[in-house]
Amino acid sequence: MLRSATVRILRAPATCRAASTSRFVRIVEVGPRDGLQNEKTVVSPDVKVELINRLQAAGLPTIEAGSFVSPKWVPQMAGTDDILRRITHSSATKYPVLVPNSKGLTNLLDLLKSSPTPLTDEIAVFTAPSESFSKANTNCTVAESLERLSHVVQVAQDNGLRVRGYVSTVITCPYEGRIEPHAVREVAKALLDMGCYEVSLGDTTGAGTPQTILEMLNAVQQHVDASKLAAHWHDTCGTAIANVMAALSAGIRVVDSSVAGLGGCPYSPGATGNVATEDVVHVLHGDGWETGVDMSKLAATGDWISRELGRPNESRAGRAWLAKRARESATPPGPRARL
Ligand SMILES: CC(C)(COP(=O)([O-])OP(=O)([O-])OC[C@H]1O[C@@H](n2cnc3c(N)ncnc32)[C@H](O)[C@@H]1OP(=O)([O-])[O-])[C@@H](O)C(=O)NCCC(=O)NCCSC(=O)C[C@@](C)(O)CC(=O)[O-]
Repeated sequence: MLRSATVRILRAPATCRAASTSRFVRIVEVGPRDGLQNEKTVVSPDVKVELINRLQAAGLPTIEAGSFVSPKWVPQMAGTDDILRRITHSSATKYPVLVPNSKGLTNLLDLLKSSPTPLTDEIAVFTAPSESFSKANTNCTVAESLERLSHVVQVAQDNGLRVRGYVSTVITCPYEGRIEPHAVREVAKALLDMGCYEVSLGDTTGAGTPQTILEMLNAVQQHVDASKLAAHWHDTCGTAIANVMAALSAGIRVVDSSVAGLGGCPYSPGATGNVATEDVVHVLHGDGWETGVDMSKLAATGDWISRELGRPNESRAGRAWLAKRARESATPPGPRARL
């Protein structure tokens, strides 16, 4: 009985079954942005730069480097221009930054024009199907937000930037409760229609379960192909890894995550960090997926940043990996080690 129920819950609805047979999953590391934007204290630029450099060395193909939002709204993200200038850029890595409006885009474009070397070629814009969340997060209605973003996307593209879109509160809103899946679909479609190359679906509150995630994806995928979608799950209720697997079963091959499970959203009270990158890499590699990420370097980075911030490392896989490594290096070579 229990077994058949489990199978029923985890099976993707027919309309959202795998669009891709590739075994590669692209991980978008959002720790330096989504993670650090919610820290109580402003993290020093040196630590931010080292975090991004370490994540790049661990093989993360995309690292969200920060935000060009108003420093009055999110002071933790002030100085992203300095971070972009100081990190060690790798041509194999993308360093998108979050941009909420024309002012943020102008600031970014001024920086890019004044820099002798390329700093980033990608931005991310964000909105939500919930009126209350839109107001709390960006001080405008959903319709105003889409109008504002369509201008931002146009100008960004005219200046050679790729644009990724985010839809927040895809399962529940902290102020309005349950969000209808068709409302998520409409906003995701609007972002793609205005020129975003991909839309990341954010379970901002972390209330999703495999079943509610698949219901939402089923509705979205009636109009949007899985190849245009990414999974951005917060782990408030401990369901994020199960939800990652549900997204994979629906054909999604891009997962956003945060090293050591850093983060939360300043305008989603009670929500915790994103699913930990180490947990995602552990489950993906264990199940035969490829990510290009070096688990040893990643786990060490999660440990390092947790110590720097004086917070617990929220990644169980990261902690287990480090503990195993510590046991192995403490065990003297002998007959048992050779077995
Ligand atoms: C959108 C605004 C700016 C509107 O905020 P507003 O107060 O309505 O803006 P305004 O246009 O009235 O301007 C007010 C002041 O802010 C300045 N200003 C205005 N814009 C900028 C800017 N870009 N950069 C720097 N300064 C800016 C502007 O120049 C002015 O300065 P003043 O004249 O008072 O000195 C504000 O609401 C905002 O910055 N919101 C961002 C909130 C945020 O960053 N939230 C977290 C990111 S979203 C998220 O985490 C969810 C996600 C993506 O991870 C997915 C998920 O998990 O759900």
